[in-house]
Amino acid sequence: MADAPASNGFPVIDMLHFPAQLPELIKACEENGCFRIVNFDSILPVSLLYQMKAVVTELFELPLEIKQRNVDVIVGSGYKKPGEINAIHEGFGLYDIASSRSVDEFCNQLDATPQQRETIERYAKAVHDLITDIGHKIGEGFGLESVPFEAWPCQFRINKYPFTHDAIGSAGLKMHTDNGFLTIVQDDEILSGLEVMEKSGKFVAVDPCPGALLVTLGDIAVVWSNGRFYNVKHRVVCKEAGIRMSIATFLLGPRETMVEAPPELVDSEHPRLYVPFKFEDFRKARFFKHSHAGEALDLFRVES
Ligand SMILES: O=C(O)CCC(=O)C(=O)O
Ligand SMILES: [Fe+2]
Repeated sequence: MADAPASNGFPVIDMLHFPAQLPELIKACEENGCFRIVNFDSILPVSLLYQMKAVVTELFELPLEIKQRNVDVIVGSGYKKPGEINAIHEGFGLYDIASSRSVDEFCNQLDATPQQRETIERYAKAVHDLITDIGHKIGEGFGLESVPFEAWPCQFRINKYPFTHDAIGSAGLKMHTDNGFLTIVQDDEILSGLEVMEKSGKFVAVDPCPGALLVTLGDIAVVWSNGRFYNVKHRVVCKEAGIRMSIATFLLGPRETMVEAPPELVDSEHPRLYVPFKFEDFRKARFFKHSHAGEALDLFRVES
C-alpha cells in the first residue's frame, strides 16, 4: 500500500514504521483504545481482505439448516440467526482460529468449497499472525520480549447487518466492550455504522476506510496493562440502508495461565489493580452477570 488512507480522525499506526511507531502505538492503546493500521500487507495482503469478504458474503447466503450447524463451542461463539442477538444482526463464529482443527471443523460445518476453504484458511493464518504481531509490538513498547500471544485462543466472528430505511437509528449491535485483549475488525468498506466511545463518553463514528483495519482493545488489555489501556466501548447503529458486513478477530487471553499484568508493569507507583484470574472465569462472569461493557472487571479489582 503506497499511501496511508484517510484515518477519519483516529490514530493511524503504520506497520512498516517500527520501532519508530512504538510511542504512538502505546499512546493509542492508552488514550483511544483503538487505532487504524495500514501497511500490514506483508502479513495480511489487502487482496485477501476482499477475497475473504466475498467468501463471507457467500456463507451468509447458505440455507439456514446449514448455517445452524455452526453451533456454539463456547457460549455465543456459533451461528446467531437474525433476532437472536438483535433484529438486524446475523453472525457466524469460530472459537479458535489459532487451531487448524477448529478452522477445518468450521469449513466442514458449512460445506465450504475447496476455494472458500483455501481463502478461509489463508485469512485465519494471516489475521492470527497479524494480531499476535500487534501484541508483540505492544509488549515491545514496554520492553517485554516474550509474551506467548501465539498460545492464546483467538475467536473469530463474521457479522451481517441487513440495514433498511426503516431501521435507521436503531442498534445493529448494542454497546459493549470486547472481552479479550485485542480485536482486529475488518469493517465494511462502504457502509458506516460502527461507533466508538471516547473517554469523554462521546460516541464517534468510525467511517469506512477501505484497505485499512481497525484494532480495538478489550477488557483483558486493561488488566494486562495494569490499568493503563482503555477498553473502548463500541456499538453498531443503522445509519443508511444496505447490507453491512464485518469480520472480527479477537485475541482473547491466556489459555492455561492467569490473566495478570507482567511484573514489569507493576511497581510502587503502579500497584497491581486486579487479582490474577483465569480468562475462562472472567468470560463466565461477564456472561452470567450480563456485563457486556467491562463492568465485570470490578469483580476482580484488588481491594484497597
Ligand atoms: O460490526 C462491527 O463493525 C463491529 C463488530 C463488533 O464489535 C464485534 O463483533 O464485537
Ligand atoms: Fe465488539
